[in-house]
Amino acid sequence: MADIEHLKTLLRVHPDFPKKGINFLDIFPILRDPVAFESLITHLVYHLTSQTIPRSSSKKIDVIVGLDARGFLLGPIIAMRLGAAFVPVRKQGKLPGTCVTATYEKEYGADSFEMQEEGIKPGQNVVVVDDLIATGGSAKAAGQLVNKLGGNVLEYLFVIELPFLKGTQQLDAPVYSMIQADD
Ligand SMILES: O=P(O)(O)OC[C@H]1O[C@H](OP(=O)(O)OP(=O)(O)O)[C@H](O)[C@@H]1O
Ligand SMILES: Nc1ncnc2[nH]cnc12
Repeated sequence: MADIEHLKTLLRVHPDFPKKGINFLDIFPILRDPVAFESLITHLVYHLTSQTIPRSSSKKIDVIVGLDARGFLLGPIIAMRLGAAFVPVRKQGKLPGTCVTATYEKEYGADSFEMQEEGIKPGQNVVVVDDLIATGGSAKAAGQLVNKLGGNVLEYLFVIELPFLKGTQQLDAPVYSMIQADD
């Protein structure tokens, strides 16, 4: 099981990136450390499969949705370990075929997300995965795309939460974040 305090020590803060006034929290040092990365993934998978979570024990997770781009580093591994599908949410203009679109604001700008219409079937149970929640704008938009396709968001799952930005208040399903970063 992950030593959360140890993982926290690996995170790096980059002041004024990508804009002045933003303290950018970098998860890549965790991915550079194979033992730390393995324990991170094991912790997240255990969280999703543990019988101590009534929601997880009663409803099968059909789809892991990962957010462009850092959610792609976690989502497919988690999906494979669960035996679930992986579906990407991408920045606009990157996905072929018919897509649904949602525009949103995040901590350092505005953007649009897309998901392929065939990615989720009505009634499927979905967990939305990303590295970090700041204002919650990105995750909220991803949830809207899932809902547009008739999917059911069981949970939003993050490695890092910035609690002072209150992003979790934007979301309409339970939220789990491993690490709460100070402001
Ligand atoms: O809670 P919010 O304020 O919406 O911010 C969180 C989002 O911002 C970052 O992604 P970014 O758009 O920078 O994309 P990247 O992963 O491609 O760097 C991060 O990975 C989240 O997806
Ligand atoms: N402060 C931050 N650090 C890393 N990624 C982010 N995405 C939005 N805000 C961020």
